[in-house]
Amino acid sequence: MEKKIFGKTLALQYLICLFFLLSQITGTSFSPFSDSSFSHPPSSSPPSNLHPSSSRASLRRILLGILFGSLTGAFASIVFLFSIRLFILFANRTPILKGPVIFTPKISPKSLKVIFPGNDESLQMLGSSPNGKYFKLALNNEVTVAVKVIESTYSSGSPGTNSNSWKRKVQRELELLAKVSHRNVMSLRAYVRDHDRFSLVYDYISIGSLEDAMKRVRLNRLRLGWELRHRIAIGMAKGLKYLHFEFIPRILHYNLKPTNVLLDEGFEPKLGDCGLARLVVAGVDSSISSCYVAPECFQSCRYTDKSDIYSFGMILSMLLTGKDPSDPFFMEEMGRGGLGPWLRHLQQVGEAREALDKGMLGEGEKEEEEMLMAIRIALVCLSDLPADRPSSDELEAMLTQLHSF
Ligand SMILES: Nc1ncnc2c1ncn2[C@@H]1O[C@H](COP(=O)(O)OP(=O)(O)OP(=O)(O)O)[C@@H](O)[C@H]1O
Repeated sequence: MEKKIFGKTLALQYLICLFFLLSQITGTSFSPFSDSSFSHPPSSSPPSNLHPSSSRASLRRILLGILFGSLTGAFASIVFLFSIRLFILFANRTPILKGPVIFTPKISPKSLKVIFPGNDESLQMLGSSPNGKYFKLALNNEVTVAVKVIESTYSSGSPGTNSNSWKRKVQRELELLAKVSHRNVMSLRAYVRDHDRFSLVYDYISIGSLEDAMKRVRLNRLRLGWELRHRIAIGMAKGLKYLHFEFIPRILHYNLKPTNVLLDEGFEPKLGDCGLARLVVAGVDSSISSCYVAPECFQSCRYTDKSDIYSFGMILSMLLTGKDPSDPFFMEEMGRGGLGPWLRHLQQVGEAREALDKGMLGEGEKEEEEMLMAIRIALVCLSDLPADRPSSDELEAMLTQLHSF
């Protein structure tokens, strides 16, 4: 459309020039640039009797006319195009919505009233971080949901442009996230905006997160064998593949860690909080401190799909070893350099078996072989160079094929 407009303006510009030229040749005053001292009265000096100096002067006038005409035309075109672009941008601006936006018939707008600020005390908190809080909430019609509350840091100041552009940005992102539909990704069911606070409604998952499950495993309150851990890893890789390659536009997770992987009754994983860290001003800074963040995010603040793969590698290492990367076992003074370097060292000296979670050992030779292969996959995901890490579709294939070795 802009091309058409540009074409039309160019044509207009040339018409102006042509008109100006003709007016100069015929001696008609057309432009503000042709003042009376420049123009010759047509009757008093016919062109045939022109002195060479006066014909040079008229040639100069014509050239000046062309130059000014072109400049005016070009300037007018730029101003015109710029105003059209501004108008289009303004017309397409996302309106800031009021009231709940619901994407499922299971939830009624009335039942979401309890989410409004001031009621936080009465809600059961599931988790909290600088990026926001998670609450458990039973709605009127007995549907239980998990509500993530995120707030703009602009809220402390007067509600200005920054705050409004943040709200529009969040709204656009949430409309996109509501379209996400995959068994391994949490679906956004509704959201409510109140001033600078967004409450995001998801299904409540009774088992909780992978972090919750692994804590119970470490306390011997839950047994999670290799088959289930393998299934969790495959499900996560499928979720990432969907976000990176199947959903348009691609979504990067930005904050993949065990607290953001929810497990349903069948231990099928669902990636939660997809893309949210990018929306919260504290998001990137607060997740930087996490052991699950790829090194390039500290060094160059560059986040790609391969950064999500690094986080996946950390989670897979955690599943295989049963160890929490923030465990004092990996403190600097212990000289192990973190979960990744420790695992790599054992792999290089041929003692990778030592790293496996003791709770999974003794499941059979075939299973142990698979676990050792999975350690190699985790280590490729933890490569320092993003280019050396597999993509999520390669990762899914590698993990699914483990059974066939
Ligand atoms: N849909 C859900 N159903 C049940 N429990 C949930 C759900 N979503 C989150 N949780 C609980 O909330 C916890 C995570 O809380 P939260 O996201 O605030 O912490 P975090 O992941 O460390 O922070 P952040 O993702 O903001 O960096 C999970 O470990 C889980 O126990």
